[in-house]
Amino acid sequence: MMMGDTMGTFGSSMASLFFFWATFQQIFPDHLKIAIKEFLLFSDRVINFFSPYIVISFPEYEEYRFNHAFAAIDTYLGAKAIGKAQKIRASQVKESKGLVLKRDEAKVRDVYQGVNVWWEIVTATDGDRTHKLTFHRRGLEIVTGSYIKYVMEEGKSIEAKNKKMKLFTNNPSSNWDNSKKSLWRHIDFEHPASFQTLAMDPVKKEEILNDLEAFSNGKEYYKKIGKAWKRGYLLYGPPGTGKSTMIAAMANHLNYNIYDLELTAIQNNSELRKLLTATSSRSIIVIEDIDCSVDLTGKRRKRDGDLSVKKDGEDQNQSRVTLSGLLNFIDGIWSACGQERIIIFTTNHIEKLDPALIRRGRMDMHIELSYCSFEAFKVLAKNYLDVDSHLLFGEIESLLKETKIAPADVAEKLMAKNHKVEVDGSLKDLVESLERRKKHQRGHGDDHKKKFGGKKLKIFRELF
Ligand SMILES: Nc1ncnc2c1ncn2[C@@H]1O[C@H](COP(=O)(O)OP(=O)(O)OP(=O)(O)O)[C@@H](O)[C@H]1O
Ligand SMILES: [Mg+2]
Repeated sequence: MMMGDTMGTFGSSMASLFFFWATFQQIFPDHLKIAIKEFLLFSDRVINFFSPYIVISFPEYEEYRFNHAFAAIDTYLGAKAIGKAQKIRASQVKESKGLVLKRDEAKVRDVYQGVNVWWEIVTATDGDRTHKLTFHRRGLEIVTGSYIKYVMEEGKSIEAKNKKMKLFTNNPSSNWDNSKKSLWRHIDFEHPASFQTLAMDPVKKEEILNDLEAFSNGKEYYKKIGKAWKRGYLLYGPPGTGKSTMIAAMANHLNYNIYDLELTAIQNNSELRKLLTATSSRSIIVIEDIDCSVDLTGKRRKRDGDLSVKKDGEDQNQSRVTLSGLLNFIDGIWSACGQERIIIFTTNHIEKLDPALIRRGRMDMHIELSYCSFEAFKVLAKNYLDVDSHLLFGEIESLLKETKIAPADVAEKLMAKNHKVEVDGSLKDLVESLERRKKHQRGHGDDHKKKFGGKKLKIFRELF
């Protein structure tokens, strides 16, 4: 058939259709039109009843409230098979790190445990959007039993990964009003620390990383053993050995927010409780220098074997957050409010802490950050000077064995002067500084032991 013939036939068919529609509008009265419409709707239901396909809808808004399931599906579908998509939409959201890439296609096919499903986004005339999920009746059990849950969890975890991390600090209670928001103030957390650049014994580092991984993937495990999904770490060691740096590296590794809890700004245990219940899931709660924050040691009294709370009026000048309040927070109410939290205490003086505070089970892992070893030095040399070996490495190794120097002090020697990396000069500087320290430490043999606990510290290490 010729092209012209085809066009002719098409044109006459369209003309007949318009004619039919005009006649229909004129002849049929309104009530008949409604009856026909209803019949069509009914037949639609009949077809649906016999159709082997099921459709589930997830509207964007339900009863004027945003439906979080819609957002999770959106993120899941957006991230899914981005490589295969032909159209990609990039956007930058305020709360998000960098650009967020999404598939910009209305229909997406997905396969889950052998079941084919189709997602389609439908926009109503009022602009409201709905995700429609279509699948064969055969897959009903898998889709409703686990697929939808899987999509939600994946979506939420992608959302969490894309989210910018935050560093929260508690406001003094005099600034609190009735909103939860007034308890903590926050800034974006953009610390560059990572485990890769953390200078410490590689075996210990690996152990900590494995522990963190096991924790963050441990949802089912914690549920099974009936324990709250939380973990406590005690970081101890002299100043400048990387305790705060490690907290930043942990937050970056897990993509958790940090709540830096300043105990001295808290009046009493009930304020402490309020603050903690206002923290979100997937976060690290930090109390730095716990020995200095509040006098938690020695002052507690045993009453019927219980850790008693200080009487009102006692220690008026000090913060009235007590040891028992803090212990309650770690294992009592704490367990009931929220999931996936890490609590970290840091101290320079582990021997000053009350054993009740740091016993196993409360603080699951005790991590000592110590003076710079040769292994740790090599990490710093790589970070700061980008060298794996050097003639002076041998000398530095033997000097480090005999000298106590914090990684922070080594880092300072290796840091580029005026942004110019000078390998030989920096290493020579370090050698000289180590030699000076060696002499000085020989002269004051026991000073450092006295400063950092000496015997007590050793006994403590043997205990754990
Ligand atoms: N183990 C380390 N690995 C890499 N850098 C380190 C390490 N320790 C210290 N530094 C460097 O020294 C600086 C100070 O370290 P950091 O604040 O982590 O010490 P700290 O143990 O928290 O000290 P303090 O007990 O005084 O709080 C950091 O900014 C970091 O650059
Ligand atoms: Mg610190």
